[in-house]
Amino acid sequence: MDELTIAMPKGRIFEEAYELLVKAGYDLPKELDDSRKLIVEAPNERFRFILAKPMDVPVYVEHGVADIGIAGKDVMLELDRSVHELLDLGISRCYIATAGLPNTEMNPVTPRIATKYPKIASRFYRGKGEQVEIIQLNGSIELAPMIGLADRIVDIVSTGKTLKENGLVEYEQIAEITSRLIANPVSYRLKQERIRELVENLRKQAKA
Ligand SMILES: Nc1ncnc2c1ncn2[C@@H]1O[C@H](COP(=O)(O)OP(=O)(O)OP(=O)(O)O)[C@@H](O)[C@H]1O
Ligand SMILES: O=P(O)(O)OC[C@H]1O[C@H](OP(=O)(O)OP(=O)(O)O)[C@H](O)[C@@H]1O
Repeated sequence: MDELTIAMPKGRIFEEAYELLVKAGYDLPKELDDSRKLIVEAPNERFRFILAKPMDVPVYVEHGVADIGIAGKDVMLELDRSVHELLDLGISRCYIATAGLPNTEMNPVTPRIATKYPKIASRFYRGKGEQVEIIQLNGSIELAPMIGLADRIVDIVSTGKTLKENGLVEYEQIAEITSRLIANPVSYRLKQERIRELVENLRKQAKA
């Protein structure tokens, strides 16, 4: 039986993804959940896990050093990598929206948009025929309109708590986001049987 290398995102998706695999019946070692190791073997399943930053998961999968990975749809939309999207796992549900200070118009000349997702933001405003300047930030995006760096942000909203507590409002919804199971196209061909079995087992547990 072929070994499968699976790229798991560290951070907030990890717990739900781990739980899904356990519910699907896989016997995973405790150290996957509670150690600082970046490569963890699950010998009973012939799985090898690599623990990566969420934005890097499709990179490992595209290059074939991981056969399979779990990545947010936001990351997939932003990176546009050559990987197969096999299954919507229904976990880490949130959406991408534009937001800003309430009752404000965007700068009529070149509005500034702060975001961690420059490609998603550019595509969205281009689609509306609006020319904007994108300012890329790496986190705490909500700060940008509050401090006068940007007219709008393009960012993840889940509960809406961060927007609310910072006096911002949502303007437009751009995309629904959940985490996806992705595969390297060559691995998918060569290890088809194992990968299909994994997809079927996860499909039964994936959140509607
Ligand atoms: N508020 C949220 N609620 C639910 N899912 C979210 C939320 N924010 C992000 N996500 C999902 O989780 C992924 C990011 O996870 P996480 O925040 O752990 O990583 P990160 O953005 O690299 O953060 P950091 O740089 O702080 O480690 C996103 O790709 C998205 O799919
Ligand atoms: O609607 P909410 O439930 O409040 O969640 C939305 C927040 O969660 C994410 O930030 P994260 O916690 O990853 O921190 P970051 O600012 O460092 O990206 C996102 O960028 C929003 O700021």
